[in-house]
Amino acid sequence: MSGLPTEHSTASTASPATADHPPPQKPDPTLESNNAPQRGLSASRTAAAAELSSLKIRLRGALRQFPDFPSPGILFEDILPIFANPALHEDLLHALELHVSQAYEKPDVVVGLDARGFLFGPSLALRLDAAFVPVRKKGKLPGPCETAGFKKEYGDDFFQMQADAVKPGQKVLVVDDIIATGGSAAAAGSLVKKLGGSLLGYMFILELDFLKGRDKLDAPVYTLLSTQEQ
Ligand SMILES: O=P(O)(O)OC[C@H]1O[C@H](OP(=O)(O)OP(=O)(O)O)[C@H](O)[C@@H]1O
Ligand SMILES: Nc1ncnc2[nH]cnc12
Repeated sequence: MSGLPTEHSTASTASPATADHPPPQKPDPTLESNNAPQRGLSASRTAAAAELSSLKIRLRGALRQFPDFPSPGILFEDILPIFANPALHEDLLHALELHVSQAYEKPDVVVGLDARGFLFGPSLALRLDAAFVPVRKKGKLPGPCETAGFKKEYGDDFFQMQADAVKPGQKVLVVDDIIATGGSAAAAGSLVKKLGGSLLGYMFILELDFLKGRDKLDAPVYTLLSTQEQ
């Protein structure tokens, strides 16, 4: 990866090593020139973090809330305005891609959850040069399938994946728009594991953190926005 410190093999010199003149295998860290790779790496991380926070502010501004939908007592978080605006759509994909490149190994497969995980899962997969595989509600996929039942914030359901959709050992990132109770994502993760996939983690646009859904997940969880942010 560019910016990472590289190992230099240097021929030994005649002069003995001292505190002021460390051996060539261990360059003096106080010298500006020897710190350049690390400085480059941390500068690029700082730049990525700054870019990510301004993307998050724009994305958060687009979200809408609808009380009592789809049932009384549920405050529905509507992410669709992001997709209605090409600039915000681009911001979203860029933010998710930035995070994956900083935090995860490159996935072989992006798994998106029915139905709102299909809004950005395939585009993200394409950007990451990964396969896209859907997790669908029961009865929608042809051929042999694995099935997992789950409870979510407003009801029970079943998810399915085609049995050959993930090959054993493939590195998988699971994505969805929202994590609420975590029931949907946990069921998707269990299906990936049943197929032999190696779960890199989960990524969501928005987390309803008061529901503590991430406690149900046993791989790293990243959410772009959370309900407790200012
Ligand atoms: O964390 P949980 O409590 O499981 O809830 C989160 C899930 O609920 C929503 O999907 P929904 O089942 O409403 O389906 P849809 O995407 O088809 O609207 C949302 O898109 C997540 O998939
Ligand atoms: N409150 C909520 N708003 C939008 N989607 C959801 N999925 C589960 N809970 C939700």
